Amino acid sequence: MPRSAIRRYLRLLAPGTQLRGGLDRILLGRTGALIVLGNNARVQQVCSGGFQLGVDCTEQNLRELAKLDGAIILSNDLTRIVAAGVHLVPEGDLPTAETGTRHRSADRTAQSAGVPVVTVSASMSTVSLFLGGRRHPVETVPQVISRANQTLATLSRVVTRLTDQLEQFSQLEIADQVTLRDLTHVAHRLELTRRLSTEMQFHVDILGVEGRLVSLQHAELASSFEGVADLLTEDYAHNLADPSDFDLLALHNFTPEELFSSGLVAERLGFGSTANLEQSLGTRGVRLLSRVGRLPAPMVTKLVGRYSLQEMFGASVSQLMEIDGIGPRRARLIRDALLRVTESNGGS
Ligand SMILES: Nc1ncnc2c1ncn2[C@@H]1O[C@H](COP(=O)(O)OP(=O)(O)OP(=O)(O)O)[C@@H](O)[C@H]1O
Repeated sequence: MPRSAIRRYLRLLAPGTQLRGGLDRILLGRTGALIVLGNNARVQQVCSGGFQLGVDCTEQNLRELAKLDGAIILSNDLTRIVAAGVHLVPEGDLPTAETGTRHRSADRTAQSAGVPVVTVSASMSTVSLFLGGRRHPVETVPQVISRANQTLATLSRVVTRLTDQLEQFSQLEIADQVTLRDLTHVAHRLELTRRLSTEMQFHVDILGVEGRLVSLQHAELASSFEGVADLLTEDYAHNLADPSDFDLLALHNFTPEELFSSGLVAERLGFGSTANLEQSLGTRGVRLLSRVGRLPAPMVTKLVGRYSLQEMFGASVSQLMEIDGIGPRRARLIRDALLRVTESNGGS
């Protein structure tokens, strides 16, 4: 069962949804529940008895119907309660490690009908999601918040290291000393940061309405590296014979071990398996000008279209004014931006 499917269902169980509200009420009432999240011909095959309903799936209805002995069946969009008090009779030879009858039935129903099944354990006060032959705990809000805070703290450290690394990289760019190895190091760190940020976003999603605060903190951290991948592509793709081969997204499915290999990262970025990691790379300077120099994108496009980064550093105001659409005021703005770039990186 793909991780994305499990995550999708955990999001549907996020605080703020009627379903989660109902599960919380059932937990408080200590009655327990067995809820099938979807209805199809295979679900019907394992259903026996019960009451056909067709009422809205509200917190209150779920709580009341969970008092009946048996399972609750929801519609596929989870907005309606199709039936309650249903006895589930899945095939008895499907493998399950569960011992209690509620949890065994949930596991086997999920396997045989191909839909997720949620249980609330009356004896253990836990909520579980069964899907694809596995049980996934549905954590409480304090548990997820604690995990989210740990992830935020790690992400904050990782973002600081990425920022430091990008600053060093900027210095190399200004001095025209970037090698392929340097680029792979930045790509590696950026990918690690992106992965942690995705993990953090998952915590935010499953926290639903309870995740507002951590969501704000996450957004602030993420804004510091958002767009960097695109800027690196703009700056370095031209080093390849075919710039469209430059692909930072290709690192998404690398294992952590593969990410640590500069050679493999260089190959995935499009430089080939025999690339010399010490080869020099040229930057177009888009990241430096827009991020560090804070120049608007259209001006950056004009500049990099006309001059190399090194030429820009040496250009006078009148030379900058030779570019179409750049008058004396803009030319001075650009000079100031170029000064900011060199000063912020301790360059000359
Ligand atoms: N096949 C089934 N179909 C519908 N409901 C079931 C089924 N099996 C168990 N249940 C429901 O689960 C309730 C609890 O059963 P049991 O205590 O054996 O399960 P359990 O897995 O130990 O759950 P808990 O942790 O809540 O005690 C039953 O009273 C019944 O309402």
